[in-house]
Amino acid sequence: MGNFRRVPIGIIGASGYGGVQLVRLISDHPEVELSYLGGESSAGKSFSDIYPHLADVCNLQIETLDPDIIAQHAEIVFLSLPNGLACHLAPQLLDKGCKVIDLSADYRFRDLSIYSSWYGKERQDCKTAATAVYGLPELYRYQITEAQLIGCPGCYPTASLLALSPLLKQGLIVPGTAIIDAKSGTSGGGRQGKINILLAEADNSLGAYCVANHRHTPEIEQICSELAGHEIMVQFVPHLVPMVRGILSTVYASLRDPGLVRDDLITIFRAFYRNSPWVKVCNPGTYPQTKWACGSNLCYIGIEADPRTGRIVVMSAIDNLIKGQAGQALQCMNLMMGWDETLGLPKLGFYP
Ligand SMILES: NC(=O)C1=CN([C@@H]2O[C@H](COP(=O)(O)OP(=O)(O)OC[C@H]3O[C@@H](n4cnc5c(N)ncnc54)[C@H](OP(=O)(O)O)[C@@H]3O)[C@@H](O)[C@H]2O)C=CC1
Ligand SMILES: CC(=O)N[C@@H](CCC(=O)OP(=O)(O)O)C(=O)O
Repeated sequence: MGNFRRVPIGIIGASGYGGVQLVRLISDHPEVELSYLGGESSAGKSFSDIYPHLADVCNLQIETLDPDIIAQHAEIVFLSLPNGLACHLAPQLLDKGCKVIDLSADYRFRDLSIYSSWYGKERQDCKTAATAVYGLPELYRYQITEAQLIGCPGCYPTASLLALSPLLKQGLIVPGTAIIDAKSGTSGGGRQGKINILLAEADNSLGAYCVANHRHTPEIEQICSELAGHEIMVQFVPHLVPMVRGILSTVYASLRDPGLVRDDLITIFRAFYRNSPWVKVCNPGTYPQTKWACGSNLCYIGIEADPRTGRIVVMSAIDNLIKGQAGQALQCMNLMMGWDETLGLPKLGFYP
């Protein structure tokens, strides 16, 4: 036998939905092992006290946060915390030699003044933030392989950007015409409950929220502008749907060339994602459902062109907790470590 050693992993925010998904995915990954769990109100409890069904998978105790102790135990640290906490922890962990993968919004923005105005928090860690790479591998694969710090995208931006990127990169749509109509399951709101995600509020109901002012708007616009090479604005409208997991993002935009037909557009999308194993572009006339992606790290994209209006409609379906969060974070880890980006990640949805 050789001296095979699994890379030790820390998860901060282990008791939350992102944390529990990370525990599940890491326990199935052949190159890593869980070595440290951190939290606040859950500190002092065993992970299996919070999630008894995972008692055979993880019995680590959740610890209060001490960067020295975290760095002694873990080489890669996932921060799965509410916004505004990672920016205090990541600089210290990076100084101690850890690779850091942040699931919150703290390291998603190139321009921290945009973060501060949308998230209401001032930032002192500009130098650290300047080293962060936006963790969407389908767009920034090479930069992720070189990075020590990843700012993983939000769940809505993941679905929406995968639908929009080929159009913007190839200049196929009229600037300013993109409308994103997105629907999310309630787990997108996290485990630390809010009133709108209570069963009694969300069940048997469907509604929009944060219309024209959701904080994922500037995140989507930042990446769209980078792809297009000029400033892009989008109309983003999120909705809460009575389901637990999944996001369907439907993007409408006017084609520069209204003569482009669906099959040409499908060919363009397939070429754009030819090296992206987690993106599946559907056959003509097939439109994705969130259920297909549920439990997997896949993003399914369906495309239609309407010759009457000259618009393209792109539908993008993901599992918000996997490709929209924990799975994408592991995909980034694989790239940072020089591993195959599909390693240890779920390839098949639960279906039905
Ligand atoms: N849910 C989703 O679909 C997605 C979420 N995200 C982002 O991922 C991050 C985590 O989200 P999610 O898992 O849903 O959130 P949850 O509300 O489910 O979990 C939050 C976690 O943060 C911990 N925590 C809260 N405050 C502190 C603190 N002061 N110190 C240490 N730990 C603390 C909690 O630990 P404890 O119980 O010990 O207090 C808990 O483990 C968020 O930034 C979210 O925006 C990104 C993409 C998708
Ligand atoms: C259904 C639901 O409530 N979804 C969340 C999205 C969570 C997320 O990914 O947001 P950040 O990581 O940017 O905080 C919301 O709309 O706030």
